[in-house]
Amino acid sequence: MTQLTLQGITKSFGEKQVLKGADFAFEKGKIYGLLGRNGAGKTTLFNCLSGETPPDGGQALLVDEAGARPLQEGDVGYVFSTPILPEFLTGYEFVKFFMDINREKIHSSMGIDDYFDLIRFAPEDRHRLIKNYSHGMKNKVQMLCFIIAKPPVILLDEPLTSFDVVVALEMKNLLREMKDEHIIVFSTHILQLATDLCDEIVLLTGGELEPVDASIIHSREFEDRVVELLKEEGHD
Ligand SMILES: Nc1ncnc2c1ncn2[C@@H]1O[C@H](COP(=O)(O)OP(=O)(O)OP(=O)(O)O)[C@@H](O)[C@H]1O
Repeated sequence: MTQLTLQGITKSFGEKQVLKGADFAFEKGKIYGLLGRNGAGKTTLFNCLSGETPPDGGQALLVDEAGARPLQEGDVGYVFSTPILPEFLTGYEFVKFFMDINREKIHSSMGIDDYFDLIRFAPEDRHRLIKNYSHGMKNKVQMLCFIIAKPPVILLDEPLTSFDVVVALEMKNLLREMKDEHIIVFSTHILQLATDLCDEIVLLTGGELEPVDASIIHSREFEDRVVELLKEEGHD
């Protein structure tokens, strides 16, 4: 059983302490929904895990049968809410380039078009410049990178909000297909998406992570309970 274990992650910006000792164990095979109010520190936590901005204290470990080791940048696939891709390439050129530089991580014989087929990317769009892609199309290409390279941990910062209903459903299904092989953590403000897609809900509140009792996730009072918890606990 592979786990991402966070131990006492702290991060401050000047006087403002955003993460105050976040502890949690995320397991492979589950999709976690990370909920928190605006400014709670969700993006900050993802940045600490992805190596984007190192935490001030604490550690993130990947734990499996072989033991525990510090989480490294290459272990994390990070889907930004605003995707960052080389705009001067076509989607096809970018995926080809990505496959070339990650060749040692790829254990599949699938070709570039097979991958595009998998994410239902229209053949005529594959050879257009990324510059002209919609936000949702760029997110899809980013997701494709993780399908190809399979990093153990995938962090998604509010990505599905930019998808139309059809693409959102396709991406939800893709995530469900991918979850057995990954630790997937998903930040969102959309409670329905969280209950729909996630196996576990985690609240980021008062700079710490707290699980929500799984038995209430699909209950009618879920929304009220979450709002209550986020209102009452440590929001300053
Ligand atoms: N580089 C930075 N410099 C200074 N303050 C920062 C920096 N990055 C984030 N912060 C502050 O840290 C706090 C947490 O921000 P963060 O973006 O992590 O929250 P969030 O939970 O992702 O919010 P939202 O739901 O609104 O996206 C905010 O008060 C923000 O102003």
